[in-house]
Amino acid sequence: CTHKDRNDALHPLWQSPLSIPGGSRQSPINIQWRDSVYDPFLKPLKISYDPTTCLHIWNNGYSFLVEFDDSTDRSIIVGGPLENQYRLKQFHFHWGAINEWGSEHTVDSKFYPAELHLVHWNAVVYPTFEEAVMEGNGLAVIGVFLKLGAHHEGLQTLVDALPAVKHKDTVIEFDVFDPSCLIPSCPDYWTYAGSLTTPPLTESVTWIIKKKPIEVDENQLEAFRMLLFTSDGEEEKRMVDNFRPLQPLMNRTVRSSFQ
Ligand SMILES: NS(O)(O)c1ccc(OCc2cn(-c3ccccc3)nn2)cc1
Ligand SMILES: [Zn+2]
Repeated sequence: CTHKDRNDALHPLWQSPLSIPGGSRQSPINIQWRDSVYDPFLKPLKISYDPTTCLHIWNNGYSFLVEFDDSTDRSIIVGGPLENQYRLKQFHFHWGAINEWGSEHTVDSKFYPAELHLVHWNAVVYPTFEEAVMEGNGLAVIGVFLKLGAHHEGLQTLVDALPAVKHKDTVIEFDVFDPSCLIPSCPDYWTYAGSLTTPPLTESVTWIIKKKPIEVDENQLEAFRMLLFTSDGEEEKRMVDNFRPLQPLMNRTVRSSFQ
């Protein structure tokens, strides 16, 4: 069976509609490199994070989220395909049970073992994240692929904290972390109009997918797989394969910032 069947069968997360009825810009998608269109008017993405805005790590039963204080403009991104600056709210990951799959987006139908999402919202136009989630230009998510390779020093500080959030709805304070250490220095990215990949699946995301992956080692990926979907006291279900099946491209073009 394909990973899609595996996905549908495995986890209640996907009993909700796999795509919004009438949805025309759902995520994730396969990025066909040769079909992406170079856009010379795309600006470089400018990332400025204040590491002290980091608050805590939270296992929400889908993934583990590192959440940030988004009450000011101290951690923002601007430029790239974006009309406004967007505030960092949280980052999280999606990963597989084995290294053959795990990412949400694919490149030329290739899966990576995991994918990082840095979630930002348009606080210039909308008063709250919750309102921005419902609007076409409300969110900007940077996607970074993880590939198996060298040990990642910056990720290790995060990995060391994961045993403390093994179960759903556990939280641990995490007060200084600079997520830009998880973003490749290569400026190249693809961008397209898409959606959240978990409920409420709203079509509110400008996706910015970095072309270059970061390298992490086997122990670091295994640490993700030790987390649980389940709460303490429930029958344990390992948190793996928390990625949504690929969605149809429909009438969309993926633009690239590079030739
Ligand atoms: N995987 S992904 O990067 O696409 C991604 C990114 C962010 C997500 O937030 C869901 C969410 C919705 N709300 C919400 C709360 C109250 C009212 C309305 C919405 N809070 N969090 C889901 C998936
Ligand atoms: Zn995500």
